[in-house]
Amino acid sequence: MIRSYKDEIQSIKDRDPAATSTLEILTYSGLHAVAMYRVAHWFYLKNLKFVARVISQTARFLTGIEIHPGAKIGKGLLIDHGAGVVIGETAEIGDNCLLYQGCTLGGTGKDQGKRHPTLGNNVMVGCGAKVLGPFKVGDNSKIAANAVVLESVPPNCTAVGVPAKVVKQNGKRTLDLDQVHMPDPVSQELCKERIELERLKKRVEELEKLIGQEGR
Ligand SMILES: CC(=O)SCCNC(=O)CCNC(=O)[C@H](O)C(C)(C)COP(=O)(O)OP(=O)(O)OC[C@H]1O[C@@H](n2cnc3c(N)ncnc32)[C@H](O)[C@@H]1OP(=O)(O)O
Ligand SMILES: N[C@@H](CO)C(=O)O
Repeated sequence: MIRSYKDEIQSIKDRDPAATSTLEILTYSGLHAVAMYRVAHWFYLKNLKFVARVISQTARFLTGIEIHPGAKIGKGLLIDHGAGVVIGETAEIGDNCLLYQGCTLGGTGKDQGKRHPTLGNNVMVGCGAKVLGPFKVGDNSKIAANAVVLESVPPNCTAVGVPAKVVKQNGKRTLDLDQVHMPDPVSQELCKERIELERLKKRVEELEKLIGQEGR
């Protein structure tokens, strides 16, 4: 546990330009949340799930970061700023990952068992991003701020938008992003509903005609 703590401090030194000293890093809420998670996870593995939950909820109260004690987290995790980060029970995080404030490693509500994502090593999840479902985000990939990722992301990629698309792989662009004419999922859904309504209206008219003819 002390080894992990040292790895996390080193990881912050390596990756956060705002960190100026170890003393300053010791104030980071992300560091406290991960340290408390490691204790909670130990109790979880001993099947002391209630104790584990009390620790994780205390960590949430103190840091604003909620990590389920059942999640599996590798070494060197940096949760920068932290507020609003939520990590679900069956989430797995590889080594040296970086999560920013407000991101969620969650489920869609449609899966049973493994419900949350698996991040490879050295993955970055930007602020406000939601990664939802039991799929994998490959090593060294980046999830853009505010993206909503609903399917697996290969290694060395950048995924952007809602729903997220891979726009870069191995440093090369894979998709031209039209930031102005991004598809609007709400209006697409409304459009589908309108087409369905038209179809049903026509069908009702046909049936009314048929009933009228039979009545005569
Ligand atoms: C206080 C604080 O600072 S807290 C820290 C907050 N910071 C974060 O959360 C970091 C999140 N980082 C990002 O979102 C970055 O933009 C990254 C990681 C996606 C950049 O990754 P890169 O691989 O370097 O991608 P790159 O910058 O080349 O962008 C690729 C395309 O995605 C677009 N893009 C980048 N970020 C976003 C985003 N969040 N949402 C929508 N589009 C985006 C770019 O405009 C670019 O589009 P274009 O090709 O049409 O020009
Ligand atoms: N801590 C990071 C993001 O806020 C930086 O200072 O760039």
